[in-house]
Amino acid sequence: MVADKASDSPNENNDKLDVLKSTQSVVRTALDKLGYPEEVYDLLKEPIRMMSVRIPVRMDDDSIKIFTGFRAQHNDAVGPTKGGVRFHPDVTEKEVKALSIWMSLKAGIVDLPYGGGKGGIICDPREMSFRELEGLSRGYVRAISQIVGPTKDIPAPDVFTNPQIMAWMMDEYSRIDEFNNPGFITGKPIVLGGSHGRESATAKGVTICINEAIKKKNMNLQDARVVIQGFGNAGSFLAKFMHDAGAKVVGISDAYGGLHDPEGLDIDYLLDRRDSFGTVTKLFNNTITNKELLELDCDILVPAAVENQITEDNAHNIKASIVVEAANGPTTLEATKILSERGILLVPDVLASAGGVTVSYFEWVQNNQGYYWSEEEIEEKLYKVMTKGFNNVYNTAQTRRVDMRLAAYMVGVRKMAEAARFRGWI
Ligand SMILES: NC(=O)C1=CN([C@@H]2O[C@H](COP(=O)(O)OP(=O)(O)OC[C@H]3O[C@@H](n4cnc5c(N)ncnc54)[C@H](O)[C@@H]3O)[C@@H](O)[C@H]2O)C=CC1
Ligand SMILES: O=C(O)CCC(=O)C(=O)O
Repeated sequence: MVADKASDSPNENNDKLDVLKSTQSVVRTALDKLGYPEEVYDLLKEPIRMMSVRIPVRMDDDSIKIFTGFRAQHNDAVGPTKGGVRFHPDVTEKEVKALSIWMSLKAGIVDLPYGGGKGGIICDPREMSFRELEGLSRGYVRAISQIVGPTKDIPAPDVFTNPQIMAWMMDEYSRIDEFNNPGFITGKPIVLGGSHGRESATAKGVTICINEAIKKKNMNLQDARVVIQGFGNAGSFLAKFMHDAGAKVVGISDAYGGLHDPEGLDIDYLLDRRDSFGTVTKLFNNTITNKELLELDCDILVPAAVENQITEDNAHNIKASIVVEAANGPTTLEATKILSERGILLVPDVLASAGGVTVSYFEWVQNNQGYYWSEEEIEEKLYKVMTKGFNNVYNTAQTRRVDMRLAAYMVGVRKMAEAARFRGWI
């Protein structure tokens, strides 16, 4: 986490890095701008349901370890809630709540029939065996089984979770439900009802946003130098797409550090050497820090790892003219203001990273109808959805003279507020 200025009080620092508080403040401004009354904010500022669970897992040394997990369901006025499950040591209740609000906003921006949900377990899967991870995944599903389901709340992958974990979770839910239920979860392996294109969907969506942003800036992707923080699902596929499109990927990183080559990194080699948690820099000696990586000379910067990476401390040093947030919550509100004032085009998380949930929606639709689409069909549908979402947000920013984050919240919040109003909730 990047430290705040020494002159700020500890409380002020905590507030600036409090992703729930900052999300709530933008939701409030968006609703004010749209003319909604206070009770709409009161409804939307917190999830309608938040479950905290304790999950006992028998570890390989035969001890029992108790893990804490959460599932937040932000708002189900539009439809069932939907969103990923994160396995990470830094998971907190507040973070999961904020992540669920972001999922509602994403669904609104790309017009999916969902509200937002999100889950998380405090754990470090990098230090757990395959068998322990299976026990944890199944235990989590048993613990939350009453509030999830294909028409209630549909989980998916997020940081440090993957198709194998989705498969265990689907299997556990199907046993509880006594019914083979692929629509319970998305991001599954293809053989279990997964969708073509889901694994690369987040990066595909980010790529579409980069292409749209490049047009607005009259730049050319072939000449662009790209820096990507995070080399997991979102970051590594994106590096490949950028490299294949002729851009020069000059920097990448993982949780342990970054790699920099102004002439362009050998992306195929790095992809080949990365592990399943998106770690690759441990193989090299000449690494840089994540802080240094964000300030590298480049045209496009993509944070694709964790929250609060671009703050008021480093926003003035960002060299890129386009910042596209593949990660959820990588930029604080103070930094958003600085980047916008500097004329940097910031494509916010709730828009840029919506490709993942969009293809998850396609997966759920395919599971429900029992008829499956080709990779080309998925790509074509994703392209339409993402370009429409991008242009809605961009045009709102232009016409309402607000920054792209506020514009995205204005677009994202409207459908859920209207649905709640029609239902007679507010
Ligand atoms: N997987 C998906 O479908 C979606 C992911 N996202 C967001 O994209 C971001 C990355 O997610 P994934 O690629 O799925 O995760 P992942 O688990 O596949 O990869 C995470 C990457 O971030 C790195 N990382 C972890 N902690 C870090 C730290 N403190 N500093 C720097 N790097 C760190 C890891 O080493 C790894 O390279 C997250 O914010 C996630 O919420 C957003 C939408 C969908
Ligand atoms: O694919 C999904 O349903 C959710 C993806 C997700 O968790 C996210 O967009 O942050």
